Formats: sequence, structure tokens, C-alpha cells
Amino acid sequence: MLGNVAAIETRELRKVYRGRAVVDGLSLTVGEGEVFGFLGPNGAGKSTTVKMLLGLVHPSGGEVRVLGGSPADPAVRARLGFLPEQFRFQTWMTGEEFLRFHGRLAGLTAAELRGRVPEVLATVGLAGRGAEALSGYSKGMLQRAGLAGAILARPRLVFLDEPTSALDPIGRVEVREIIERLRAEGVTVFLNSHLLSEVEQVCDRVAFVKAGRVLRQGSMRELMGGVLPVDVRVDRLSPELLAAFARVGEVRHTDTNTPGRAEVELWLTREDALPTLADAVHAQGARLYALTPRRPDLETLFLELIEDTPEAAPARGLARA
Ligand SMILES: Nc1ncnc2c1ncn2[C@@H]1O[C@H](COP(=O)(O)OP(=O)(O)OP(=O)(O)O)[C@@H](O)[C@H]1O
Repeated sequence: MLGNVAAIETRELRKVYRGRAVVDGLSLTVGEGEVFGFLGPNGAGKSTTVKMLLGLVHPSGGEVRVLGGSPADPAVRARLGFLPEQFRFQTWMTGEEFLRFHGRLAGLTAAELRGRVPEVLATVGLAGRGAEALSGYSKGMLQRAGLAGAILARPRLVFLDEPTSALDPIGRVEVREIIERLRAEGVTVFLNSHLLSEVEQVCDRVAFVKAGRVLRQGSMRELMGGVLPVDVRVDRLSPELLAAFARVGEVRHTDTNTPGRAEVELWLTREDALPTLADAVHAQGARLYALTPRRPDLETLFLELIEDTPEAAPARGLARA
């Protein structure tokens, strides 16, 4: 957490639909000024959680505090921005009209809007396009307009639900820059995205959710720091060499399908175990072709966590936040 004040705090949050808990005891803390990634498979309860944080859905149980208050409080809501994934636009409006409409709903005056609307249009890369009807906007332009709407009233906390799903690679970089700028201004960003490489680049902390519960939350360093995956390539893999590898780290995968070539993926917990692997290869009379440490990426971690049952995860030696 960056500051002492939490921008979002939930404790044992629950939402039950037709007798089924889709959010099931979800506890989460997001510090003020953080860019926070909220990750999980389809149906994990992410959107339902966001709706409860925005005060759009009433929790069945648990506690939720947003910007130090209740999301039902209009004063709190006035400081929230939201870009839903499926935004419904009034397509007969122009971009500027759409923003003025949203700005008035958020309590901005006409004078404030005269300066602010062109400013946010420029921020999202729509400078000079505000006079065009939304019906003529491309999908990517509509997403940019939605983002402009979310940041228009200078919120302190912004929820972005898949903000780059309709954008090309340049647009994605631009949105990342917008998020960086929001962070620099001390705005908290709650990012919901399936693009893990993007989350990895921009988020300070992430939470993985599954079946309505947080499996793990922590900083990128905390989540990634504990495990060092290594790819080893040798000419042949004897049972003795495999056993020697297993004494050094956790053997995750072996591939001996190609004659004269064997590949092993190992998970180490310490970098200084790397030379021991090389020694083991030589001691067993095999030849070493590659010993490649890999930086564990968010996608690997995500798949591990989501595919495992929560109970099985600790047994697999992953770093815990
Ligand atoms: N209004 C509702 N009534 C009944 N069930 C609902 C309602 N809203 C969501 N659900 C159910 O709750 C579960 C979680 O849905 P939610 O949209 O929160 O998941 P998600 O993690 O956002 O998924 P995705 O990544 O696909 O957007 C789903 O099984 C969904 O069918």
C-alpha cells in the first residue's frame, strides 16, 4: 500500500444470486494511489464485486468501504469513475455532447466542462473528433470516449473494466500511459483485464479471484519473487540425472521426445541453485546445451493458481503473499 488510507477495503463480502454465492467471502485491500489488477477466470465474480464497490449492487453480506466511506454515499460516488466493459452509448450524441451529459450528471458546471471536455478528449487521443456523432466512431474510439467519461470529473478512484479490449496495440500503449498519468496524479486505478502482460506492466498489486474468493493478493514482486523457473536442455536424461534435478528443485515438466535431446523445466527457490544443476549434469556424464532461468510471468502464475484448487496451491511451492 502506498498510503495509510485504503481506497478500497472489503471484508468477507458476499453476493448470493438465486441461492448461489457468486461472491463468497471476498476480502480485499487497495491502497490509495495504487494501480490494482483484479484478475480471475470468466464467472469468478469480478464484475459483481465491482458493482458492489460502485454501490450498484447491494451486498448480501460482509463489509465494503470505498474512499473511506460507503459506496451508497453520493459524496463518495461523486469521486468515483467507471468504464464498464459493455458501455451503452447514446449514439446520436456527438462525443462532446456525451461528455457534457456525463459531466453534468457528475455535478460539473457548464464553465468547468468548457475547459475539461477538450482536455479529456485530447488525453484519450480523440482531440478534434468531439464534434462527430458517436454513431460514426469505431469500436476503439468508443472505448476511448468511455475512458474520457470515466476520468472527466477528476475521480480519486477509477474502475476500468477491460479498457483496452477494442484497442489496437498503439491504443493499448496509450491507455497504459493514461493509467500511468493517473497514478502520477495519485488516483487509484482498479483494473479488470484479461490481458495479463498489460496488467503486469502497469499494476502495483494484483488479486487473483476464483469462485468469488481471493486466492492471493500482493505486489508483483511478492507474487513473482519466490519462484525461479529454469529450462534445462541436455543431450539425454537418465533417471539418475532426473533424481539429481529433483533434489535441487521441483521438476515441473520433462520432454524426451526428440532423440539426443531432453528438456526439463524446474522450479527453484534460490538463484544460487543454478550452478548445482550444471554440476549435476556433468556428474551424470550428460552434456549441457542450455540452462535458462525464466522470469515467472503473471500468465504462468495465473494458470497455476486458477487451475489448482485453492487447497492444492500451497503444496506446489508457490510464493505466497
Ligand atoms: N444479476 C445476476 N443474477 C444472477 N446471476 C448473476 C447476476 N450477475 C452475475 N451473475 C452470475 O454470477 C457469476 C459471476 O459473474 P460476474 O459477471 O461477476 O463474473 P466475472 O468474473 O466478471 O466474469 P467475466 O470475466 O466473464 O466478466 C456468474 O456465474 C454469473 O452468471
